[in-house]
This record gives sequence, C-alpha cells and structure tokens, in this order.
Amino acid sequence: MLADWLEQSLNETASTPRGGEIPGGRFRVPGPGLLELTPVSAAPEAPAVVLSVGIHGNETAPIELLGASLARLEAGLMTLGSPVLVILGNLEAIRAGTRFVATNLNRLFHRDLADTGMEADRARALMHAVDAFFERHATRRRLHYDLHTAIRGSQYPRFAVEPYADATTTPEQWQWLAGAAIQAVLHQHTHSWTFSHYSKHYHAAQAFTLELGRALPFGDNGLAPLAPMGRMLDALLAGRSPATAEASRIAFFRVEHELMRHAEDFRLCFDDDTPNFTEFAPGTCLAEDAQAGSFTVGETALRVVFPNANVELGARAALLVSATQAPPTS
Ligand SMILES: O=C(O)CCC(=O)N[C@@H](CCC(=O)O)C(=O)O
Ligand SMILES: [Zn+2]
Repeated sequence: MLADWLEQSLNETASTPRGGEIPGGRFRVPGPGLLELTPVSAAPEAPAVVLSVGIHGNETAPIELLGASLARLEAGLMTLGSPVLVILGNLEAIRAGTRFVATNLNRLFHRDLADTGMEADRARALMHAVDAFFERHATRRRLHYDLHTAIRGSQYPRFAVEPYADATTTPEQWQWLAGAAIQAVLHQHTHSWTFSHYSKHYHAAQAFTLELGRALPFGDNGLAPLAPMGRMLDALLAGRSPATAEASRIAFFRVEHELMRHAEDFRLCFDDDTPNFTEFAPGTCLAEDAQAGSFTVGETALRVVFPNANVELGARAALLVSATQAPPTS
C-alpha cells in the first residue's frame, strides 16, 4: 500500500486508499503526493520528520530510495516510531521527467508568494501541509530532509546544503549526516526560499537539502552508495536515532558569491561537464553576461557548485564557494 502510494501518486487514474493501518501506526493521504504516517506510540524525544523527494521532477534516485524504505516499513521489517510526513514534490514534472514544468518549484517557498501557475500552487499546498504537520506535533523536535540529485558529477557526490536562517544546526546533525555518508556541507550565506529553507526559517526545524549523486531516469540509479542514507531513512521512520560518524569526515564550505543570470546572452566560461566543487584560480573568468558583464575570480580561489547557464533570467546560475572551518561539534 505505501510503496503503491508513490506509484499511484504519479498515476492520476489510480485510486489511492485515503488511509489505513501499517506496522506500528496508521497512514493517511491528505492530498496528492502527500503521505502522513502516525505512530500508535512514539517516544517523546522522537522528532516530527518531513521527508521530501521529487521537488525537481528528474531527480529520481531519492524517490526510489524512499520508496524502498516505505516498502520495508510496510513489510514489517520495522515499525513506525515517529510521526512522518512524506512528500512527493512536483508531480507533473516527475510525470514529464523534467526538472520543472513552468518554473523552478524550489525557489517558491515563501509565505508572501504572489506568483500564479502550477508550481506556485504546489508550493502553497506543500507549505500548508508542512505547517499543519508541525502544528499537529508542536511539542516535538522538527526535522526536514529534502532529497535531491545534482545535474553534474561532483568531487563530493553526496553533499548537504545548510539553509541560511536564525535557527542553528545542532552538532548531532553533522554526526547523523556523516553516518549517512554525506561527504560535504555547504553553508548558505543568505535566504534562498528553497523547501528546506522554509522549514528552517519558519519552523526552526533542523533542515537540509541533500544532494545524493546525479540526476538520472528511473531505473538507471545505482543506489549502492546511498545505502547508509537508506539506513538513516529507516531509522527516522522507526523513531530510532540514526547511525553516527565523526563530523570530521565531512568537508565544510561556505557560499561566497551567487552568480546570477541577467541576460539572454549569458555563458559560463568553463566546460558543461565541470564537476561540482571544481576550484578556479584567481583571475579566471567564470561567466559572461551581456547585462552584468563578466565575473572573474578575485584574490582567493573559488569552487563552483550547481553551475547551470540555462536557468531562467534573474535566477542563480552557480554558487561560488570556499572551504571553511567545521562548525562546533559539541
Ligand atoms: O545540480 C544542480 O545544478 C541543481 C541541483 C539542485 O536541484 N539543487 C538544489 C539546491 C537547493 C539549495 O540550495 O538548498 C536547487 O537548486 O534547488
Ligand atoms: Zn534538485
């Protein structure tokens, strides 16, 4: 039933049961692409967990990974121990196999959002679902992992983006992420209005965007490197503390600059297949924009993450980052 929920959410003609029993609790489908799991009993220290996948429609590995965890829960290999809201983000884009349909959903998670269109409506529905879920579990710690994959290869194939917000990340989170084989963390330098930023900014949740390898079609994902992440998802569903590892295993970076695309006539000055975290020396030209001019690396070398010359006008075409000290771990 739970594993079917993923498939049926993507198949508009199938009728998904609106609720039922699962090992250790109940499930409910409060809306399209939403699955709420409520345990019969949960330890007071078990967090309220939001797990989102498919915010970009062509990022399929997280959907398969989470589907496998839900199947294990349904098969009784574990019992539910935490309240969990599972979200399948951009349903139309997943059906189309594209990053988005009209605009990038992962820039729209803002309470003052005035945009119209499918993605804006979906952002409002998801914000409402998260608000209602955290409200229902107001006494619990809040956690949101938004699972993605990247367009390019990467010097660190699995990395986390830590959204910028007032709430601070607890040291335990770095140990959990290390235990789930996350290799690097990127601290955002400003508000980004992504889904993980939404939960951190408005709900003070521990929240991250997790990049889990490359964006590939369904069936083409090699999930073996994601096994530790799968075990973390299992632990969260079961209300157990995930496995930990030394945070010193993680390389930490901070965003120094956001390269924006302003003009139609815009190009990045390096190869399309340049992996994430590639370093460029001072004096290297990174972008040419007919409106904003060219961007050249200053006195300190910079690494490029998420380069994409084909973004919408006014959108981010790359993050430029540098290594930073590890945050306090206790
Ligand atoms: O590989 C790429 O260029 C994009 C991968 C992706 O979708 N990344 C997220 C990061 C969100 C964040 O900054 O927290 C995105 O661009 O939305
Ligand atoms: Zn993504």
